[in-house]
Amino acid sequence: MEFAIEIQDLKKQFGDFVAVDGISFSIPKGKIFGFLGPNGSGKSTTIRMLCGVLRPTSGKGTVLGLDILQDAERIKQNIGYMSQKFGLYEDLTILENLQFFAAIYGIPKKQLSHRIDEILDLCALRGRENAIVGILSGGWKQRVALGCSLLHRPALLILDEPTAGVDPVSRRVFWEVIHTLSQEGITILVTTHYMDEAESCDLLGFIYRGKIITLGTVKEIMEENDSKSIEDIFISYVEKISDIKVRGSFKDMKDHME
Ligand SMILES: Nc1ncnc2c1ncn2[C@@H]1O[C@H](COP(=O)(O)OP(=O)(O)OP(=O)(O)O)[C@@H](O)[C@H]1O
Repeated sequence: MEFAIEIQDLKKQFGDFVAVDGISFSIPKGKIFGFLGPNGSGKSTTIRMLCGVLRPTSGKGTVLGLDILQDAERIKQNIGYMSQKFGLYEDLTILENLQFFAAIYGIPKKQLSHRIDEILDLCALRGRENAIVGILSGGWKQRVALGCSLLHRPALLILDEPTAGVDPVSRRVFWEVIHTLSQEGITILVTTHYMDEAESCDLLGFIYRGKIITLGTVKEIMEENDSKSIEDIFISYVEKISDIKVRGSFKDMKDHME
């Protein structure tokens, strides 16, 4: 099996604080990997190491066959990355934004109109090419941002909470695009706090306090834990490890308010 990402014992320490504590996983090419975990558990730090923008304290790994320690620059050029805070130009149209980012990626003029055409269809942007981005809804903006991150045809796409704050219909359209990309052979690593999104991933990895707590398909994780709720399973892990009663605290809060 060929892997788009393979990491072994990856660790990142900021001073005395260990943000990522020796994690290992492999993502086969073309799969959608849901990287889940509560706030502050180490997802973004891991992603920054995979993208070649943060040097690990220790451990090793490859991204698209490139060494994360030796080939950080080439990794940056070969992956697509999108976060919630993607910097679109609000005063420009959808088309102008795509043209602008295509120029940054150095896409040759000859290929430009064909490539932009593909993106308009792929990201469901057709028909509003000339709309100013500033007036678009959150869902449309996210799809424009996704389109910009795909212009250079990356084989790996990393999405950091791409649908945070987006309405349910737009989230569904966004995920249809993600599944189309995966069918075309693009590997996707995505973080999300929405469990319906998590359940549509091929593989899940749950990280807590810098450690991978569980890895596997949705079916495997459900069978292993004898539960049909991924959310309940993750909450149980957090309770077990931290001694915090998550469900109890909701109840306490409610009782307190009544
Ligand atoms: N540059 C840094 N210096 C010190 N601590 C950091 C630094 N970057 C991240 N951290 C800490 O590392 C921990 C993990 O942060 P990280 O951003 O990776 O979590 P996350 O899982 O992505 O959280 P979220 O879901 O909120 O984005 C946090 O406690 C954070 O404060």
